[in-house]
Amino acid sequence: MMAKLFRAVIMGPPGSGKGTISERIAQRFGLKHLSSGDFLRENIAANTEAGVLAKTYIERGLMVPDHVMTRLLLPRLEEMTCHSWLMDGFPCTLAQAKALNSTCDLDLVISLNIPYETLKDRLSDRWIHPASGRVYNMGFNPPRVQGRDDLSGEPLIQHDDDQPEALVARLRHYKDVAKPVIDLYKSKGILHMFSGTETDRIWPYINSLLSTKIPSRPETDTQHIPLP
Ligand SMILES: Nc1ncnc2c1ncn2[C@@H]1O[C@H](COP(=O)(O)OP(=O)(O)OP(=O)(O)O)[C@@H](O)[C@H]1O
Ligand SMILES: Nc1nc2c(ncn2[C@H]2C[C@H](O)[C@@H](COP(=O)(O)OP(=O)(O)O)O2)c(=O)[nH]1
Repeated sequence: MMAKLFRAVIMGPPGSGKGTISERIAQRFGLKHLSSGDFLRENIAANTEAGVLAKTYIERGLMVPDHVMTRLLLPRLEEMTCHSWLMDGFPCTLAQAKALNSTCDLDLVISLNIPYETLKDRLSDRWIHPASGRVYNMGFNPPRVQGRDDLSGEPLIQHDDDQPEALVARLRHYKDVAKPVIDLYKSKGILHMFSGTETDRIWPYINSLLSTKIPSRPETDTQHIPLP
């Protein structure tokens, strides 16, 4: 177990590589990768009250209201008193950030700044295994068998809102809601912004930054994403 607990958040527009980079961080530094999307999918699958409510928003391509998100996530974070973690997908509004603030002190926030054209290309090529949330990209990290999830063999799908027509609106919405959150973390002195078009080029900078803050753990056979 690490001497000091470490709590971090990763932010960025849809397709910026939050999930991909979170997995790398989790593998290298042994942080628990928490994902708001995964929490929501678990709750939907388990038919919890919050899950049933959240589903009505997600199905319409809408963000889940802040009070539902905080009711769902904060108790889970409070339970994790002896874990270091990295949260992906939460907070994404100022209200969520303030609620998180009242629960724990963050050590670091990573914000990914990726050009629109890059996001558009990546997302139009993004394939998802709906049950697990596993993400593939036909060029960058293709599944072993085309159209099939590596672990379950089940079919992969594409989200309509990953297509260019819907993406412009999603990105505009992200910019509007994320700006005050980014400003908040900047004012606290914990924001680190990374810009670029390729995850493999951004990753060494994130790796270096985190290496100054937490010890990396030995690489294991279980990792499935190559770490450059
Ligand atoms: N912090 C949040 N606040 C509100 N709604 C959220 C939040 N996180 C996730 N959601 C809802 O859950 C859905 C699935 O989230 P998830 O992060 O898996 O995928 P996503 O929409 O493809 O996002 P991204 O493209 O950034 O990975 C979102 O589209 C949104 O409706
Ligand atoms: N071509 C290319 N694709 C990339 C790169 N980094 C991540 N991807 C892919 C993986 C996914 O299919 C898609 C979006 O990545 P993601 O990790 O799901 O992003 P996010 O929505 O969690 O922020 O882009 C990258 O550097 N190049």
